[in-house]
Amino acid sequence: MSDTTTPRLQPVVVDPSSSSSTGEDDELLAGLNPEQREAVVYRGQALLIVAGAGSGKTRVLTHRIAGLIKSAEAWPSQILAITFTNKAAAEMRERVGHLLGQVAEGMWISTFHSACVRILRREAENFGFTKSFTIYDSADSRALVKRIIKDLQADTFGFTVSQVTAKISKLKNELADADSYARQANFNDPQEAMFVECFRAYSRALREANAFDFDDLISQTVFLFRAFPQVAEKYQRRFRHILVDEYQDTNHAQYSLIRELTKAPESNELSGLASFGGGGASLTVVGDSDQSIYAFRGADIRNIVEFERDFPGARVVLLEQNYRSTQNILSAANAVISNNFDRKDKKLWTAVGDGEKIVGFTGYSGHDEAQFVADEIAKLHEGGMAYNQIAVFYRTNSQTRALEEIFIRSALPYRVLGGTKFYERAEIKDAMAYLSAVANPFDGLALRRILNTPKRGIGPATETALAAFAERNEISYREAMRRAKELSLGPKVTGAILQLAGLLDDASELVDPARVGGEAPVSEVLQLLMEKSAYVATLRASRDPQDEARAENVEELLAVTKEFNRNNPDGTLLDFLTEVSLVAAVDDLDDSSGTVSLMTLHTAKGLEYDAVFLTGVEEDLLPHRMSAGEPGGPAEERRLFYVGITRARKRLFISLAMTRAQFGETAVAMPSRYLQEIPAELVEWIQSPGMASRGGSDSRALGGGRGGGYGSRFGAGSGSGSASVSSGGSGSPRFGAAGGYGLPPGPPRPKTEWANRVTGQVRDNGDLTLVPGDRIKHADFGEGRVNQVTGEGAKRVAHVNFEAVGAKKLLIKIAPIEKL
Ligand SMILES: Nc1ncnc2c1ncn2[C@@H]1O[C@H](COP(=O)(O)OP(=O)(O)OP(=O)(O)O)[C@@H](O)[C@H]1O
Ligand SMILES: [Mg+2]
Repeated sequence: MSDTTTPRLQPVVVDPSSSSSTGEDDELLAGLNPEQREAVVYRGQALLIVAGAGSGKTRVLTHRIAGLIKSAEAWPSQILAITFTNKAAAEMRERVGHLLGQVAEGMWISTFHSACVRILRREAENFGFTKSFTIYDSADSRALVKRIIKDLQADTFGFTVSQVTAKISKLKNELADADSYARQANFNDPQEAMFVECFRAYSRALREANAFDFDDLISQTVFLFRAFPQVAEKYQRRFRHILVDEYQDTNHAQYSLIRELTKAPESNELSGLASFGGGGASLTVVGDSDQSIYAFRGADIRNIVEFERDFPGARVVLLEQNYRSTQNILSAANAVISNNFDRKDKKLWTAVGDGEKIVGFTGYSGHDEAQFVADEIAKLHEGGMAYNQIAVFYRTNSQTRALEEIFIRSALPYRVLGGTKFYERAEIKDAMAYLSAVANPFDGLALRRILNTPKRGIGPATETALAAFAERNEISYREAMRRAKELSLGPKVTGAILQLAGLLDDASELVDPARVGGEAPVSEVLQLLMEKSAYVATLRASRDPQDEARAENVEELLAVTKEFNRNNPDGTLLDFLTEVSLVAAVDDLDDSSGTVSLMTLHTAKGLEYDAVFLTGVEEDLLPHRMSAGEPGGPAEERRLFYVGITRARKRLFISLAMTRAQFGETAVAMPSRYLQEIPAELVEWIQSPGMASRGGSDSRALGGGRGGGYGSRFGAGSGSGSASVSSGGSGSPRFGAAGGYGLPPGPPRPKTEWANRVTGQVRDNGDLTLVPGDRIKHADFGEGRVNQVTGEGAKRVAHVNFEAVGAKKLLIKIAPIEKL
C-alpha cells in the first residue's frame, strides 16, 4: 500500500457529509483542527497519530470514542481504550460521557494493568489460578525475592534484591518466563545458573500463592491468549475498536497484548464476522517518541517507529499545533529536544502568543531553592492562580524533603503524588494483608506477614514449620494453620495460630458469595479483622507516638473502605483489593482539592498545569547520575526534561541549587547540561540572594530569620553566602561559571564551551590521537568506528560511523568520546 512507508497527510475530511457513513456530527468536530478531525473520522484498520506534546492527541482519542458510539458504529462494550494512569482513564471516561451527554456503560477505558486484571479475574481458572488471586506490588515482590535469595544463599554470588527483581521484571516485560530463559541460559556460568534458580523459585512461589506480580498481569494475559485461542477469540470478538494513548511507552509485553487483541478471530468465517474488514479490531494509537521516558522499564520506542510495518495500510496523522503552552515555553521545549539525534524533527507551534519569559533561579541549597518556589507560588496565588493549577516537578523523590519543609513553614497547601504513599506504609500493608489473606487462602506472603502482627508469640521457627507442613501435605498455608495441632508446637503458640485461623475463617464467611444477604461490605470485614486481632488496640496502647499515627492511618483505611462501599454498592472484597493494588502514583490526585501538586517528572506525563516549577535542574539529578552509563541514557533524560517543560500552560520556572543535600551529605551541584540548550533570550534569570539582590521581591536575605537556618546548615554563612560556596564565581574554581548560573553570562558563549563548563569537568581530550579504524565510544551516540580524520590541532574532526546512528562528524578536542 502506498501510504505505509512515509507518514503523510491524506486529504482532510472536513465536511461531515463526505464521511456520512461515519455519521460524525458537527458538535464532535467543532473545536478540532482539520488534522484532528481527520483522525477522528478516519475509519480503517489502523491509525497512528504522532505528534508533539499538547497537540491534542488525547483529545482526539476521546472524540474518536464518542464519535464511534454516537454514530452507532460501536457499542460502548466494543471499545477498549488504554491510558497511562487510572486518573487519565477516569478523565477520559468523564469526557466521553460529557461529549455523549450520557454515561456510556460497559466501555473499557483503563490502564494496561487494569484491563489485564479484569481479563485474568475472568479467565485465570483456565490455567490453574483462582479468580481471587492476589496482586503483588513491588514491595511484595521484593519481600519474596529477599526470602528466596536468603533460602538459596544467592547473596554469596553477590546478588542483591534490586538486581534480581529488576532482571526478572525486565525478562517478563520481554515475555520470557523462567523456563524459556533457562533454555537459553549458560549453566556453565555459576551466576547465571543461580539466577535461573532464583527466577524459578520466584515463579513457583507466586504460583503457589495464587498470585501475580505487576509484570505478570500483562505477560500472563498474553500467555493465556496464546495458549487458549478460544479465550483470545472471546476478547477479539468483543473489542472492535482498540485505542492506546502514550503508545511510545509500551513495552514488548504490552505491544504483544495489542497484537493478540487485534488479530482476526480464528473462526471468523463460521460466525460470519468476516464483514469486519479483515476481521480484526481497528487500532488507533497516539504517541510522541520525544516523550518516551520508560525505556528503563522496557518501553520500546520502536513500537511507534515501526507501527506502519506492523500494521500495513496504517494511516498516519501528524498534529503540529500545540494548544497548551505559550510560544516561549514551546520554543524552549523545541530547542531542548532538537538536541536528541535520532528523531524526526517536528516543529510545534502555537497561536497563544509569546507569553511571559521563563524564570530561572539558582539557590545556594535545596532549601534556598524551595524557598524561591514557595515565594513564587505565593505570588502566583495572590495574582489569582488557583493552587491546583500549580505543580512542582523533580527528578527523584528525595528532593521533596526540602520542598515540604518550606511549604509547611510557608503554610502552602500541597500534596505529594507518589513517594511513600499511603498504601506503602507498613500498617496499611498489614491491614491489607489481613484482607488478602481472607480473599486468597493461598497467599502465604500475606499470611506470614500477619502471623505475628500484632505480636502473638509466634516466632520465625513456627512460621517456617507451618510453611514446611503446608508444602509436605500440599495444602495451603491457611489450611496448615487450621491443622496447627498436628505440629506439636506447644499449647500457647498453637492456640494463637488457631485463633488467627478462626478469625480469618469468620471473615471469609462474611465474603462468601453464597452468604444469605450477599457479601458483607469490605468495611465490615476490615472492622472485624482489626478489632478481633486487636491490631488497632495494640497500636493505641503503645507508648511510641508514631504508633498513634499508625492507628490513625488504619482508621483512615477504614474510611476508605466505607467510601468504596458508598461508591460501589455491589463492590466485593476482591474489587476493593484490585482497585487498591492498581492505584498508580498519580491517582491520589484530586483536582478539586485546591492544593499545589508535587510529583516526579515521570508522574507528570500527560498532565497540564498553568504554572510549572522544574526543580533540581542539575547534573547528576537531570540527567540522573544513573543514566550516565546507560546507552541512550542522557537522551532519555532529555526527553524527561522535555516532558516537564511541556506540561506548562502559562508560566514555567526552572530552578537549581549550588549545593544539594542527598543521602545525608551536602555535595556541590552543577547546572544541568540541558539548561544551555534553552535559548538565552527565553529565560529571565533571577540570581540567588547573596549573589545579588533579588530586587524588591527579596525581603528574605539568607542571613535573616528563617533563611539563616538554611544558610548555616550548609555552611553558606549568613546572608553573604560567603563560606564554602563562592558567592560570585570568584572563589572556588568549580564555580568559575557562576555568572552563568544565574544571569545570562554576557555575550552568548559557544555552546560547547558552555557545555564543558556546566558539566563541571572541563572536557578537553587534549592530543587524543585518532586514526582511521579506531573504535570509539561517544556519550550519546554509543560505539562507532573512525573512518577519517581531517583538520589540524584543535580543529581536528573525526568522521565516525556509529552503529546506532550512522555517520557523524566530531570535533575531537571536546567531543564526549573515549577510545576503545
Ligand atoms: N483543537 C483544539 N482547540 C482547543 N483546545 C484544544 C484543541 N486540541 C487540544 N486542545 C487542548 O489542548 C490541551 C492539550 O491537549 P491534549 O492533552 O489532548 O494533548 P496531548 O497531545 O495528548 O498532550 P501530551 O503529549 O502532553 O499527552 C488540552 O487542554 C486540550 O483540551
Ligand atoms: Mg496526552
